[in-house]
Amino acid sequence: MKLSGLYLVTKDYYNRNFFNIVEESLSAGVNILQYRDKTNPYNIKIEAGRRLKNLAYKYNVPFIVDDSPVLLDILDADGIHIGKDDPPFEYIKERFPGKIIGVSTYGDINLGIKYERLGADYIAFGSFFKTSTKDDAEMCDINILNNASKFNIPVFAIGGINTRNVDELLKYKISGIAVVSAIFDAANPGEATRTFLEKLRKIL
Ligand SMILES: Cc1ncc(COP(=O)(O)OP(=O)(O)O)c(N)n1
Ligand SMILES: Cc1nc(C(=O)O)sc1CCOP(=O)(O)O
Ligand SMILES: [Mg+2]
Repeated sequence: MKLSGLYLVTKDYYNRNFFNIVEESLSAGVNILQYRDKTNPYNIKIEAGRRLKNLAYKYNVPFIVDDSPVLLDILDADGIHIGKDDPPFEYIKERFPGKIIGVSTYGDINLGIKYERLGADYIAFGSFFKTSTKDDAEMCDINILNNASKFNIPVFAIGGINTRNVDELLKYKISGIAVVSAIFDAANPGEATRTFLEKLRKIL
């Protein structure tokens, strides 16, 4: 499974247009899809997750869930993304062999080194720019990405990334970028996706 390029992380499911945006981005070539939903109850998350998984498979894109091993299990997703408030890496690694495990490493290089050693499939540093999507996101210094090339697993950047500031990140040896609102709030999500991919093609 390709773990590089443009990583679409969803907003919380809200209505059927949610799926239209995701499919526009998938058909424009987004490389990875993650379902991130902090507010809906499990019954809604399972239903929305099933539809997202089907869309991801239609476009042959890895499907990742955020936070929840229960959702990983019920949806039989390709993987999970976890952070500091989520179930322990070791538990998920042991309980779900073969699944992709991505880890938030915020602005902490040593956290990245720790999880690479533990067997993470990718790590994500951020937030590099101001974001309205994650209330408790902490800003981190872009210079941390000078260390990206030291990792043997994919390194993603996340947080407030848009088509205007992404070039600042592409100066570093990152494997890809993860975005929410730059695609979900775009007038034309497909066009925004293509713009990101065009810029990423120059470095990947
Ligand atoms: C690729 C990627 N990076 C970071 C996150 C953040 O996840 P979230 O659950 O909002 O916060 P943490 O639990 O990681 O602190 C993500 N979902 N995906
Ligand atoms: C989900 C997430 N994680 C972050 C981190 O810093 O770990 S920032 C963030 C929100 C990203 O959304 P947008 O692209 O709309 O800024
Ligand atoms: Mg989390």
